[in-house]
Amino acid sequence: MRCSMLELQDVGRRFGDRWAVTGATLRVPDGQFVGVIGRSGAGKSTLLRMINRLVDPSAGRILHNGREVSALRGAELRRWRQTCAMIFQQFNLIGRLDVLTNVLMGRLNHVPLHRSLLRLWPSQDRALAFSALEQFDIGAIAAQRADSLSGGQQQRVAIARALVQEPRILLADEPVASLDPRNTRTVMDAIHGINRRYGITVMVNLHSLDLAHAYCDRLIGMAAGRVVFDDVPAALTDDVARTLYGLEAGEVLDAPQARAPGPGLGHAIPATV
Ligand SMILES: Nc1ncnc2c1ncn2[C@@H]1O[C@H](COP(=O)(O)OP(=O)(O)OP(=O)(O)O)[C@@H](O)[C@H]1O
Repeated sequence: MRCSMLELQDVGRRFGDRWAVTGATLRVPDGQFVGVIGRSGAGKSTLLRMINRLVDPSAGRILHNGREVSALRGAELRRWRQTCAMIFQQFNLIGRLDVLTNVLMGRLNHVPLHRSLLRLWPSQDRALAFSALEQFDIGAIAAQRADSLSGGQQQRVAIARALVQEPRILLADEPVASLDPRNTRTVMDAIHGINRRYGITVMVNLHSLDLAHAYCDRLIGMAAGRVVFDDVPAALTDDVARTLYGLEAGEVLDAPQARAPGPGLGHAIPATV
C-alpha cells in the first residue's frame, strides 16, 4: 500500500529576479517530524509558505497523496489550508478576543458563517476547543484576553487553534524564536506531543541546532534557496553545520546549552523513502 505523503517536485519561488527557493524536491511521509534549518535568508519560511499556499510556487509541483495542491483554487484551496495548519513566530492571535474564541477560530471552516459571526459555536466545537487547551495545560485561562498572556501561553493557544482544524500537517515557522528557554521547551513539547499522539506531520523552521537535534526525526538544511542537506539529525556533524551556516556557524555551534536528548531521539524515521 502506498503511504500518505507530501511531495515537492522541483519547487521554486522567485521574487523579482531572485530565487528565494529553487529546485526543492522532497518526500515527507505522514507522521514525520521534520526540522528545516539554515542561515537567515536561506529560504526556510518561503518553503513552508509555499506548502500551505500562503505563497504560490513560481516553479514545480506540490502534491499531497498524489493530489496537486499547487493547482488548488477557491473552496478546495481553503480546505487544503485547513489540512495544512500553520503557526508563526508572532502567534497571530486576535488580542482583544478571549483564548477560547481564538481557538474556535480554527473551526471557522466547519461552521456556517452566521454562527461564527454571532459566536454561536456548536457545543461540540466548544468542547473540542476546551479539550485542546487542557491538553496544553492552559484550560484555566480560556476566558482571558489573548493579549494578556505570556508568549509561551500565546503560542500554545495558537497550537490549540491549529489542532482543532484537525490538520494532517502542521507547519511551524520559527515557533519559538521569540520565547525564553523554559517556554521554548514547553512549546516544542506541545508540538512534539501532537505529532506523536495524532501522527500529524510537522515541518518546523528552527534556528537552534540543539532543538533540531532534540526533537526532529529528519533535518532539511537549506542554503541560498537550495536543499543542501536531508538526513537524520545524527548525520548533521559540526563540519556539515559549518558548510550550512558559513560564517554564522560559530553562533549556532557555540550555543551554551548542551545538546540535551529530547523526546525525538530514539524514534528516528528514515529520512529518505
Ligand atoms: N515577499 C517577499 N518579497 C521579496 N523577497 C522576499 C519575500 N519573501 C522572502 N523574500 C526573500 O527571499 C529570501 C528567502 O527568505 P526567507 O524568509 O524564506 O528565508 P528564511 O530562511 O526563512 O530566513 P529567516 O530565518 O531570516 O526568516 C530572502 O532573500 C528574502 O529577502
